[in-house]
Order: sequence, then C-alpha cells, then structure tokens
Amino acid sequence: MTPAVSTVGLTRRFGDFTAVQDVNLTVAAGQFFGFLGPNGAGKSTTIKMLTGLLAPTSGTIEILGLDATAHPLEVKRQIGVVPEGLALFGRLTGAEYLRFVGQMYGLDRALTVRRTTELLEFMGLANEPKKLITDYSHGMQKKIALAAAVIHGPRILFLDEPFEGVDAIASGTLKAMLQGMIARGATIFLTSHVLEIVERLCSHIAIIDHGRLITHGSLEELRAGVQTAAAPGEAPEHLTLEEIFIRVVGSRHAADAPARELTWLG
Ligand SMILES: Nc1ncnc2c1ncn2[C@@H]1O[C@H](COP(=O)(O)OP(=O)(O)OP(=O)(O)O)[C@@H](O)[C@H]1O
Repeated sequence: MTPAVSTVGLTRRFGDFTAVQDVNLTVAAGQFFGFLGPNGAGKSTTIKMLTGLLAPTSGTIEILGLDATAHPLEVKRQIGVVPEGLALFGRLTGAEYLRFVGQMYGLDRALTVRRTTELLEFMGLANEPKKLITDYSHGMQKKIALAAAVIHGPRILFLDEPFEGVDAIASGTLKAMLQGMIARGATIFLTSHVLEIVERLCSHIAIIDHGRLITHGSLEELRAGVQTAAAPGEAPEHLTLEEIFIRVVGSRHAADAPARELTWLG
C-alpha cells in the first residue's frame, strides 16, 4: 500500500546550521504516528517541510505517493495541519475563520456552514460567537486551529503539539476525535512532549535528535530495542514510552549535561 508519508534524505539547513539531516521516514497509511525528540531536535522543521510550509534544502517528500514539491496543491487538499505557530486570522470570529477556511478548500457554502457549526460545538467554542480569535485564550486558539485543520476531511493530519495548553476535558474530546479519524482510515502525524498521551494514542514512533532520526518503529519494536535482557523466569521489563525516550535520548545527552545543581537557589 502507498505510504501516507515517505521521505528520502530529507535535509534542511539554516545558513551553516543543519536542523534536519538526511531523514528517511515512512509512515504507513492509517498509522497514528508519534514524532518525538528533545527541544530543538528538528521536529517542527520536519513538519513544516512535510506540509509545504518550508522548502527542504535537499531530499524528497512523497505524500500519499505524490511528490510534494511537484504537486503542492494536490497534497494540500489531502492534508490538514496545526503548525507550531498556529497562523490564525485574529480579526475574524471563530465561525468567520472556519467558513473562510472551508471555502478555501472548495467546500460548498452549505457544507461549510454545517461543518462550521458542528466543529464550534464539538470544540466548545459555540458560546461566544462574537469573540474575535485574537481575544481567544491560548487553548481556544489551539482548538480553532484544529477545527480549521479538519474542516475539509483530510486523509492525513499533521499536529505540532496539539494538546499543549488544552484543558483536560477538551483534551479528552480531541483524543476521541483523533481516534475516530484513525478508525475511519486517516493517518495522524503528531509531535508532543506529553509522552503519556503519545503512548496511549500512537502505534508507531520515530525519535529525532540533533536533526537525525535515531529510531523508528512500532512501540513494541522500540521497547524491544532498549529492553535489558530479562533473567530466566523473570518477566521482561515493561518500559513506558517516557522510560524508552529517556534511555534512547538521555544517553546521547549525558556527556553535554551541565552541572545539576544551582547552588545559589536556597
Ligand atoms: N528559521 C530558522 N532559522 C535558524 N534556525 C532555525 C530556524 N528554525 C529552526 N531553527 C533551528 O533548528 C533547530 C530545530 O528546530 P525545531 O523548531 O525544528 O525543533 P523542535 O524539535 O520542534 O523543538 P521544540 O521541541 O523545542 O519545539 C533548532 O536548533 C532551531 O533553533
């Protein structure tokens, strides 16, 4: 089956600095994929390239079998994105913004209006219809960005830190929505530092560090990769994703860790 996302040698430089280096990544269609890494590892830069917000320096990207550079519009029709910086139109109300986005995707007016109403209610944003997006709280802005990313029914959803700043109740609703999309055959590509959520939602994981992909596979494969051999008769350790992440990434950073005590603090 054609992968949802496939990159070969994906690289992005900013001047002399290489933010993403030679990344070969495959995400099968229908996967709930978690893209992890420490701060500054290259996650947002990679998502921006996959979604056409940033040009790669070199390498290729295929989205659902389409070359993303050669077919940018076809690709954009199939994907939804909640980028790092959200990029909303603050002077519009939530409803105005969703109607605008729906029409940009070519949905007819009646469908756009229907989905706008459904999405605002679903996200708990229907109570203050006159409020401008610029006056939304951070969590509300995340929700309207997510609503805009799904209004056209994308086959792949790219989410950069979707749960950051979203309250527990809304986060439960969002998780249910994402799981529903997966059940109906969509692919979700997600970055998050909340590893507990990633562990609960994602079946496949990649970890990037200093711009390079360091591991890539199902959660079970990652677990097996770092598992210490169990003694005969002893059950193998059941490592959480957080423990796996710390073992894989932490060991690479141990050498450059600063002194662990701030003696002037009390
Ligand atoms: N426009 C830019 N110009 C120069 N450097 C950049 C630019 N964008 C990103 N970088 C650098 O590229 C590296 C990767 O950044 P990126 O935002 O992709 O990291 P990230 O993994 O998303 O981090 P975080 O988890 O902190 O959001 C960082 O060192 C960052 O400073």
